[in-house]
Amino acid sequence: MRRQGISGPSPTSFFGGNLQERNNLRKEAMLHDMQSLSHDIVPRLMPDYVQWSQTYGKSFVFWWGIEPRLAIYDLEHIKELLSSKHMYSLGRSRLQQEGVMHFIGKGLLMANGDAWTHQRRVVAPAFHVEKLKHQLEHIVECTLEVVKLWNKMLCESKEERVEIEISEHMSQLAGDIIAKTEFSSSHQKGKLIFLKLSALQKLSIHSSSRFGSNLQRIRKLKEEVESLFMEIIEGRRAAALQAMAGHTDDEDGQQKNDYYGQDLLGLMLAEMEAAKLEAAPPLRGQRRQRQQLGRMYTSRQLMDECKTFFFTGHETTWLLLTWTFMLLASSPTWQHRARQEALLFLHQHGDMPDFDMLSRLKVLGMILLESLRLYTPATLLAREAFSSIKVGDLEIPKGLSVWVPVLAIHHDKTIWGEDADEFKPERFSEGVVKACKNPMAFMPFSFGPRNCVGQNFAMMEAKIVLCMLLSQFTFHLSPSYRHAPICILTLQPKHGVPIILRHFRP
Ligand code: HEM
Repeated sequence: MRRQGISGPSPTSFFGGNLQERNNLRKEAMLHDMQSLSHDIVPRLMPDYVQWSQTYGKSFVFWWGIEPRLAIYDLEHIKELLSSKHMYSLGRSRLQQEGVMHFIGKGLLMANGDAWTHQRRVVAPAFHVEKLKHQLEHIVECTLEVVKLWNKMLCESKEERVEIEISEHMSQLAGDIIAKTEFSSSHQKGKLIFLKLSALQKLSIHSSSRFGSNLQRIRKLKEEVESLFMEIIEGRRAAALQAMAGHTDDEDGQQKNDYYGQDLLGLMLAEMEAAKLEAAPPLRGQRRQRQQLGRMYTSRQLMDECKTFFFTGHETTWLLLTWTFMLLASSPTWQHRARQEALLFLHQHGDMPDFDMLSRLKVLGMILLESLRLYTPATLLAREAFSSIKVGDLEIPKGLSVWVPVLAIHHDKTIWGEDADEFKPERFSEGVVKACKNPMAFMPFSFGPRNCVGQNFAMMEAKIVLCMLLSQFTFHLSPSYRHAPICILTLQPKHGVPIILRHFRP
């Protein structure tokens, strides 16, 4: 890379590379809460990136233990890198996959090559617009439970106000929504899975940095999570078999696989059954060939996918909602504008959100984009080169990991202007294209074929939840709020977001 004019910090130890220096910088930057409610969070969350980019330029190489990583910043390079051109030459590294092996396994997020292509093809239809329309009522139903709970809390309060920790409420709501919409799970079972999966996530993160301590606890939790999913899967199978009894294929135009349901779980189960049929008679050569092509859909794959979607569908949306409430609670003007729009929207649609009209929620749309820019849940994108590739004029050798610092790009003043660290939803008033110098600089959902498969679902969910809650309640940041964003896989508020909640009185 030096020959191409790209350098970087020298590794300080043979096995540790630059990890010690990076960890020290991060520890120091995050030692204290932020002094004020500033959105200038890159120096706090990526101090290593800030320091090294000032010394070596915005693209540089550093050592993650024994793994070399290239921080890449040029937007044209990033565009090409994430495009379909390099789809099969880049993917998740072994290190990335091992870190989450017990937690989400080789579900879509961690899959590579042909297996990824197959898995994506199976799940993508669950997120088509027509399917999303049917999910709306479930999202409304789950949000109404929150409305009910908050009404009760306010009724019981003598002061007509209560303090709530909104990140906890949004976390439960997002978990409830994904359980209901994609798995038709009951509230109770969804909650239990979500609690155990969160514990598994925390243990997995810890143990990857402690060389496998906690392994027994991890295995036990994994078994518990999987047996809860198994109950849901078996329940769905039994219901499908019952519905199939007495029917033949094509009766009323219905195929056997339709009986499994049209949500994510239904699509995956149907694929697994189809793969089983295809695999019979089990001609060994064919089976191996199919496996190599990634066309088998095993129960292991189904389980990993269930965990993957429970995790991805919950983690990021919860954070989008939490940070958006933090921003609105500290900006009365934008909260007022968003509420006016929500009230008008609900008034026009008999107090129920309407799918086709969601795109007309312009103010809410701008606020969500600005929230995703400032507090993007996924702060970086990482890929490993499986073969040597050329990206523009840049040669990336086989084995090099590439690292896109999304958060730093979202806050770059040369791209977004001097007010890059301010909350200004109006910058999106004419869409992403006009909001900055290069629309590629906005990538909360990534780009290209491996972009976020659930992005439309997430935006729909966020708009409905905000619309319903803003129309009934007001939100003010509690004086006890401590501004301390941290990164634990995703960008989170270290001490939560305490909010003073009141009924909205027009
Ligand atoms: C605000 C909400 C969300 C954000 C900001 C977000 C962000 C992202 C990003 C940046 C990626 C690419 C990761 C990478 O390439 O390294 C991604 C992938 C993914 N997301 Fe999301 N996501 C959100 C919501 C969701 C939801 C609601 C679901 C599912 C219900 C979901 C499922 C996935 C999956 C399965 C992938 C892997 C896609 C693939 O590799 O083909 N996400 N997401």
